[in-house]
Amino acid sequence: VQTAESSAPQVNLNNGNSSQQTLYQELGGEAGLSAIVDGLLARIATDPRIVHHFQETDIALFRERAIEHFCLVADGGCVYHGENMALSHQGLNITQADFDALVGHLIESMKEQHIPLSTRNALLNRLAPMYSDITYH
Ligand code: HEM
Repeated sequence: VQTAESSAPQVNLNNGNSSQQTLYQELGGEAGLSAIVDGLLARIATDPRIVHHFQETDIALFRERAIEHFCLVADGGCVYHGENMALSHQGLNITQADFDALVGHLIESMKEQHIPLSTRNALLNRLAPMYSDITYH
């Protein structure tokens, strides 16, 4: 015996905004974050405003720590092996302009990886409260 399909047409409400993805997944997971950090590093390396801050830095190690840190911040569940933001930026005399320059590079790097505006802003919102730990001390 065949039964007629009598219920209302199904509407798929899960059109992106209501997905259960973590921010980490929206950023492309490990591969996506690695590409974002590589793009960030490439931009820092050619920016005379801020590159001097990284003269003494082991860039390979910084790259790993930055990926882990973004992963943690984006609910990716990574273990972060670095120092907290206050300690790791202590004595670097990072100004508001330095901070804005780096964040600008992060935005451009995310754009290059085709990360949508809402996802970019979600990450920036989580980084913004770190401002006072990173600058001027
Ligand atoms: C949202 C902004 C920022 C975030 C999330 C961030 C994150 C990090 C992380 C995770 C580390 C690794 C710490 C460790 O290995 O223990 C680090 C180190 C470092 N950061 Fe930042 N940072 C930010 C802004 C800046 C800015 C604006 C500058 C300078 C222009 C800067 C300069 C440095 C330097 C030079 C190091 C390496 C210090 C060393 O060699 O030990 N950071 N940062």
